[in-house]
Amino acid sequence: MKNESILSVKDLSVSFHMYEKGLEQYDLKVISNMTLDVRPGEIVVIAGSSGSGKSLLAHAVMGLLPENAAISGEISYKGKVLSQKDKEKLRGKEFALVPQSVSFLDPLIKVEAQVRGPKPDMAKIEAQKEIFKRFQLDEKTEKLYPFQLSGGMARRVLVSTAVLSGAEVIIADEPTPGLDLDMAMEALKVFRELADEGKAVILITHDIDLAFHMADRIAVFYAGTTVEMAEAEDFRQGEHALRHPYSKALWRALPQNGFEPISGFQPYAKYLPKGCLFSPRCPYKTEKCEEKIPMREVRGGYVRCIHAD
Ligand SMILES: Nc1ncnc2c1ncn2[C@@H]1O[C@H](COP(=O)(O)OP(=O)(O)OP(=O)(O)O)[C@@H](O)[C@H]1O
Ligand code: NI
Repeated sequence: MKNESILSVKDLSVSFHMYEKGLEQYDLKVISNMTLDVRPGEIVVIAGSSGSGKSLLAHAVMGLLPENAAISGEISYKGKVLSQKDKEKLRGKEFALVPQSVSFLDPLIKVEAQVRGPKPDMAKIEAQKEIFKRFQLDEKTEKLYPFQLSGGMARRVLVSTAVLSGAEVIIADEPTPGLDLDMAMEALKVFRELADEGKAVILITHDIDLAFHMADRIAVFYAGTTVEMAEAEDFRQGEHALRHPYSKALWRALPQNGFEPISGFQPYAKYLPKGCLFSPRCPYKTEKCEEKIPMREVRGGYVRCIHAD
């Protein structure tokens, strides 16, 4: 059973219908052929630069995309393909999101009511007090409104809310900014414990440095698609164990590996190259890279590159 995914995303594409100057209309495809899966008991870290589609993936799973978004592909939970209605039913119950923006907190509801949810029993209240202690939020915090919280406190309240929800799948979208190192480590420890209890955790973070020690697998996103799914162990092993040129470049950009910046820019969705989205920056580019590049298995991981071996 351990190897079966609880949540899987296949060939997900997301486009926004855009209105420019009120006249020109076009569809902007920001996510294409994205794949991801997570199993009970594991943490999958999503790494990728700003604009690579990490938050949109989280919103697509939660059914939180805006009105002008069109979605194709499949998002399945426990083997069943989810409709928008299904996602709305699961959200806050079996699916929990730690949103990237602290403005997701309801401004009119006191912290204690947000974190505990409606009609909390004694066990829930005790669990809330316990997690607040871990996150160094004192009792007074319970009675505050969101606007009275600092950014770091709001972040810890959001993480606490997801933990207490009892959800089977937790997606944490950048849960650590604004937290000092101790608190960031504590948050990651909490996610590890959730996974060890059998929950499935997707952790979106720029702090791959911190995160890949806690992670089981890592998904690397680039320009709205998945370029690699690897065991976190491969990241710990080093560049040679990774498969995609972009994942290797990410690895080399880590402080302890030389801080080598990646030259060039991630393409904007409106001007994507043909075929491999990384090809304009890739030293291995050949003519074949302009064709459609499928995800394929290489050394036990998955990679979207024809040159990887
Ligand atoms: N409502 C929207 N309308 C049009 N484009 C959008 C919309 N929301 C997001 N995008 C675009 O989709 C792309 C992916 O955005 P997303 O927020 O998922 O990135 P991200 O990987 O989470 O980045 P970050 O690390 O900065 O949080 C970006 O290019 C963004 O500009
Ligand atoms: Ni984001």
